[in-house]
Amino acid sequence: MKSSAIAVSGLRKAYGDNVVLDGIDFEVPTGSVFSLLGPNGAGKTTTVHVLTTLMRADAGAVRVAGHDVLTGIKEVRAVIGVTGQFAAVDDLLSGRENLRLMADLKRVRSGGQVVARLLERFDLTESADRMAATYSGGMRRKLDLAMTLVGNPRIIFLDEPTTGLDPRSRRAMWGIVRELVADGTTIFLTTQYLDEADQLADRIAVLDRGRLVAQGTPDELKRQVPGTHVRLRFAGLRELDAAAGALPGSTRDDQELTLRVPSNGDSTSLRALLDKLDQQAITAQEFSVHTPDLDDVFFALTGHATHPTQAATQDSRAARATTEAIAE
Ligand SMILES: Nc1ncnc2c1ncn2[C@@H]1O[C@H](COP(=O)(O)OP(=O)(O)OP(=O)(O)O)[C@@H](O)[C@H]1O
Repeated sequence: MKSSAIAVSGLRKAYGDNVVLDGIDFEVPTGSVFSLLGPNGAGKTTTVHVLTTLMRADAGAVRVAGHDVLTGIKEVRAVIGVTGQFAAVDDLLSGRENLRLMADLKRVRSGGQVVARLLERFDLTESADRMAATYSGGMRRKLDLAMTLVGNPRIIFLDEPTTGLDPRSRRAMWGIVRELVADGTTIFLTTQYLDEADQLADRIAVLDRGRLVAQGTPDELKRQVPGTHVRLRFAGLRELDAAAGALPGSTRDDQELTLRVPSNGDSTSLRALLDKLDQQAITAQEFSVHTPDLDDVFFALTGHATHPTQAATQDSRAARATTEAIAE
């Protein structure tokens, strides 16, 4: 069995009356990616701060690389790298200077070569001598992560590394995380994005109101959540009956006059579905594609929304999906 890079038990942290972590337990095997998934304000950053010795917990035991975070602060700091939501990048220095400063702070040998290799790996060589203030959001995140990698930390904490990034930069960041894992690095990743945790994590823990409400592999978690489906609403029971007959495997709701049809949501399967309705001359009053996201995971696992505006968000998402489907 692999050893634990991180072991947490009974972790508790409150800010005054606000209990942010109410006794959480988890272990992260060495060389794996563990994702802490939760909405805004769930306590993800607080967890990272405790695990990285930046903050003391009120109770509980935390070991990182076998060292207690209270008594082994120096040892823990020597083996970890932390990339935060608020980049440690100094705007007034160039990318190269930022990296060089980090290499000097960590007393890395052959700092110049290490910096040059990191610039190349992160595709930052061309902009290396420009002030970081001129970098785009994606470039800053890359530089931030490159700075974290100076000194080859074996355990890396990535706190919402892709929040605010465009899809291309997100994918580039995912690629880098995968490379790190292939090298045997342990990654602790916090995210608000279900797809990110799904793409990267060996195990996911879902944080809700101070507790971990679920832990498992992405597949185990997704099995608890309704998959991608098409939702159809009909004018009356007659149409609903006919559609349910024409679309085996669907689930009906007689009160709402809706039918939920499992579908991967791509244009071919949507066209096939509409063709089947057409062949029987059945008209749906409403048609929307629903892809599971963090809200769905939360709803399925906790029975409540991530935030009060969930209903509105889902409506707008459904409307967007409908528009996209129609545009196909
Ligand atoms: N220093 C602090 N003093 C008081 N309350 C705090 C402090 N830091 C965080 N909080 C509160 O603790 C809760 C959890 O915050 P935290 O930043 O850990 O959440 P998060 O899951 O990382 O959220 P986000 O996704 O928005 O970054 C929030 O309600 C926040 O307002």
